[in-house]
Amino acid sequence: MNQALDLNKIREKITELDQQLLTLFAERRALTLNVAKSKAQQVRPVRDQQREQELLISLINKGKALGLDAHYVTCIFQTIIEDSVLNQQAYLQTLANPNMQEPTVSVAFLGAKGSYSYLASHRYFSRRAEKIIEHGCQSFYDIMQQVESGMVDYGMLPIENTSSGSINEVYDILQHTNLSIVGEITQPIEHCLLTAVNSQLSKIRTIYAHGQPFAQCSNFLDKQKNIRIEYCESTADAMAKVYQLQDDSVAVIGSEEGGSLYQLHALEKSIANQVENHSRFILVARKPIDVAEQIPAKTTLIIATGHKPGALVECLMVLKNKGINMCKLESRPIQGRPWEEMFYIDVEANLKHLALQEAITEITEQTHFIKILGCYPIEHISPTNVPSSALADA
Ligand SMILES: O=C(O)C(=O)C[C@]1(C(=O)O)C=C[C@@H](O)C=C1
Repeated sequence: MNQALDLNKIREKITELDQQLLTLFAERRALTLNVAKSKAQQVRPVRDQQREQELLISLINKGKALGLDAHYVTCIFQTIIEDSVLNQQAYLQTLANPNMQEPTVSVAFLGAKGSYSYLASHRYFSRRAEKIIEHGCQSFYDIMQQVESGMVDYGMLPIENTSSGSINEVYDILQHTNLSIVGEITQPIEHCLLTAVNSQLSKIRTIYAHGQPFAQCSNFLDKQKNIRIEYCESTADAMAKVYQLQDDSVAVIGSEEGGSLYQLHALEKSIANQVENHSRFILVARKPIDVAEQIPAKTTLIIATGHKPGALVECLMVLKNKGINMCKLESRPIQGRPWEEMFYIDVEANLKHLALQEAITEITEQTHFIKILGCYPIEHISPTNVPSSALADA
């Protein structure tokens, strides 16, 4: 007969081990900050993918010897390395911009507590500030106004989504502002069906939702019978409503993380049509920033070329000839000038670099309008791949 297993004792041991893991994560983080300091002195890039690959292969092999699955080990350490790179980048940015070292920042974003913009703001500043003063706004225009007027330090704006594309209203607002883009962050959008009290899908009669998540979950909603949809101004409003009702026949579409701020829990997860759903946000401020040499940078430009055949191609050729990679091109109509377009160009280059400065000089000669919206660190860290031979079973 097996000895009776004491669940409480086992859980105590697990809690103890988890605490030790946390202490080790914190110790590792502190060490990588020293790495960043050393890289600041030597002006070496933060990212060293050869080192990452060697580290991952060695950890996978050691993990296999301990009976740990290769994918599990890879996933954990890719997350740890991503955190390390982002933390090092944030640290180097404070060295390059001493005025950014404020412990408290004020941020304007769309919606209230729990909105995706709220989550993006908190995630962005979690490694950059001790305290955030939140300013939930009703519109993108309000956000810009709050920053322009000096009411807040920063504005967080969604600029594109992997399923619904570019957010035109934000692009149009950027044409007319003196604010600079100083950062970016990509936020996973994970729609769930959330309820305030224990319930079952078959009991739900009303779903509160904002138009965007509603459209993004249409396949799931089509399959539900006898359900009424109540449109709300924002996801945060919908969450607040469902919390207030405390009714097992009502639910809301939103993120699990946002819902937890309203004590809501997920009845169904991953209900969006597209599983991989991400929004990219930009952070705007009154003053431009410098991007440290050790960090990959992105610069955003707006140009208007006029009605000359091939004018845009000429500008893009300038970038190509200077070896500058364009990572996004977007066009928007110019208000009051029918059929004329304004082009938004993101390039993977630091504004301090000679190649980009020369390219901008050449492009300026070929355009009748050019504006530099900002230069900022690339926040997206693509994980280093490990060879499939390392992932294969021993
Ligand atoms: O060893 C380094 O150079 C680090 O910056 C540390 C570290 C890591 O966290 O292990 C992070 C980023 C590099 O790409 C490689 C490894």
